[in-house]
Amino acid sequence: MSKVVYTSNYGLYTAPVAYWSDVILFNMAPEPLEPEQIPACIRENVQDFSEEISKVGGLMLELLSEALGLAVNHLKEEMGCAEGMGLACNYYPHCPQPKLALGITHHTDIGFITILSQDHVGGLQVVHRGHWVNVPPVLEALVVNIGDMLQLISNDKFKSVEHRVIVNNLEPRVSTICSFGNGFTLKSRMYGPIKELLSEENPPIYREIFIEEFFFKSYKKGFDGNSYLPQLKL
Ligand SMILES: O=C(O)CCC(=O)C(=O)O
Ligand SMILES: [Fe+2]
Repeated sequence: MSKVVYTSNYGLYTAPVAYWSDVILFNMAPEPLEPEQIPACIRENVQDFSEEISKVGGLMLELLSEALGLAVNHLKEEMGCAEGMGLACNYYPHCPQPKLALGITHHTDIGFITILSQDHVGGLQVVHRGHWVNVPPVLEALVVNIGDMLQLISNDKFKSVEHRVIVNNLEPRVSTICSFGNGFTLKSRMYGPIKELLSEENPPIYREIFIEEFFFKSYKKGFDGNSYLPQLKL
């Protein structure tokens, strides 16, 4: 996979509604990105931001390990959840017909966790009790989403969050997402429910799968609001 990806109106001819966004994505890890591959005007910001947000991601994974009753470094070190990191900068232009487009359609993130920062405009929504609910921007706050891979290895202790972005006809919106765990850039490895979490009362819900296969099948299926996880149910 290319280390720097530009996309615009992703899925224009295949998605049920137009994607109203321009995206630049940097695959920062596990292979380092040569600085020349980052546009000069944002190079320093991308490097600094990704360094700092990686620390936040590592800390989140430590807290999540503890929340699962595992050793503090289990998710980060044993499971390699912080090894692959992608940084996407999303720009959602103002849209003349916001009812006919979405910034990004109903989906769950595929990796382990995503850390998201958004500007003041708003537009991010999550499914809560069967309804779309706004996630209003809070100054200097980060949003942390659980992804499908974490749902898989935690054996449903953590659930990936269904979300989407709506657009508006007043002003453009900017967000940055930092996703940990990318099956296209990580080296091949099998993932399934963490053995330490399983018992007679808590049998595995899912079968194991290679991370690259999980990513490939999740992308191939498209962002239709359903994760690939049900296909792995035992
Ligand atoms: O822009 C946002 O707030 C979310 C973007 C998103 O969900 C994604 O890129 O996966
Ligand atoms: Fe997302």
